[in-house]
Amino acid sequence: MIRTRNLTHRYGDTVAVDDVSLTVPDGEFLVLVGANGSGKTTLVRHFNGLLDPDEGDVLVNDVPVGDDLVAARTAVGMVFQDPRDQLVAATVGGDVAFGPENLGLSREEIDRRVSAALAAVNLDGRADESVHELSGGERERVAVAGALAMEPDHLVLDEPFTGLDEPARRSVLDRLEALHTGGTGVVVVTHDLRDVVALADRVVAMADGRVAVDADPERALDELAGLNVRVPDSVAAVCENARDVLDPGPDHD
Ligand SMILES: Nc1ncnc2c1ncn2[C@@H]1O[C@H](COP(=O)(O)OP(=O)(O)OP(=O)(O)O)[C@@H](O)[C@H]1O
Repeated sequence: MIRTRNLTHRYGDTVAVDDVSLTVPDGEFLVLVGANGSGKTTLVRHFNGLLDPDEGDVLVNDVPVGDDLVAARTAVGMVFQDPRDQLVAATVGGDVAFGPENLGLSREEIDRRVSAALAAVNLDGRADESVHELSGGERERVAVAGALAMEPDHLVLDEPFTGLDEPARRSVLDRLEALHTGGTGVVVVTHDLRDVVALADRVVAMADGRVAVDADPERALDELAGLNVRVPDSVAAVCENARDVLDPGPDHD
C-alpha cells in the first residue's frame, strides 16, 4: 500500500503538490489524470523516494519511504515518460537484470526473474537482442519488464503511451491488464483517459497540485465533466471519448 499524508512539494515558489493525502491499496488499478503541470509526475516521484517531501510524509507498506529506500523501490516500480532514458544495458536481458542484480540476488533467481518479466511483456526469447535495435513500443516493454523483475507490489507508469503507435499502445495496455489481473497494483499517469479508463478501478484527477476528483471511472467522468472551476482542459477534452470506451453503444461490439 502507498499512502501520502498531507504531502506538499515545492520547487522554489511553485507549489507542485499541495497537501495531498492519497492511499493506493495493493492491487488497485489507478489512473492519475490532469493537465500539464498539475503535479502528477511530482506526486508519483514521491511514491518511491525519488523526491523528499517539503511537508507531510509518504508511507509504503506502512514504512516511511525515507526510512527504507530499498524497500520502497522494491515495492514500487517506476517506468518514466521516455523509456529510452531508462535503459541502462546494451542487451534486453542485461537491462532487465540490472535491478535484480542490485538487490544482490543469486544468479538463478535473477535469471528466473528476467525470464518471467520478459514473458510478461511478450518478449520471451529476446534477451540477447540489442536495446538499440528495438522499436519505441518494444523499448517501453523492456522498461516495464525491468520494473517487473523487481517483483513490485505496484507498477507506476508515467505517460506510458507517449510516442507509441496504436498496436504498441494496445500491446502495453494488454500487458497492464494481465498484470492487474495477476494482482499487481498499477498506477498510470496520463493526460489522456482514452483506453486506459476501461481498465481503471479508480480515477484521480489533479488540478493545481491538489486532488480535484477521486472516484470510480463512471463517477469520475461525471465529476470531471461537471467541474466548472479550473477544469484540467486536456481531461475535459477527452471525457466524451473516454465515455465511449466505457460504453461503446449498440453500434460497437
Ligand atoms: N524540476 C523542476 N523544477 C522546477 N519546477 C518544476 C520541476 N518539475 C516540475 N516543476 C513544476 O511543478 C509543477 C508540477 O509539474 P509536474 O511535472 O509534477 O506536473 P505534471 O502534471 O506531471 O505535468 P506534465 O503532464 O506536463 O508532465 C509545474 O508547475 C512544473 O512547471
